[in-house]
Amino acid sequence: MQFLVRMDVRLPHDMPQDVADDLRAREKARAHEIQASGRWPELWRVVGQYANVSRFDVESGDELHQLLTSLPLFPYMQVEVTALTVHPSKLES
Ligand SMILES: O=C(O)CC1=CCC(=O)O1
Repeated sequence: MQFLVRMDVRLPHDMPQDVADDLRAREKARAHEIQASGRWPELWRVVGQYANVSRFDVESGDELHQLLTSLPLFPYMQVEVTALTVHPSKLES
């Protein structure tokens, strides 16, 4: 199943810099693990925002939920998930 996911990150303004830096480093490492598994084929920065849009390729919504909640920044993100299916007008490539 393909899912479009938008993640908006909101770190508390009073979070110490070293805590934020550690969270970001752990987020990057976990994101690399998931990408290497082939389940996170696209990850894009939203220009001008601390947000990303991504495409995930997973077996189920449960699997996507497990991946998203495994991200260290998950407690600080607003996540919007859209399930995708093939558009009937799409040209075969
Ligand atoms: O910076 C972000 O958009 C949050 C994030 C998701 C994966 C990652 O490495 O950072």
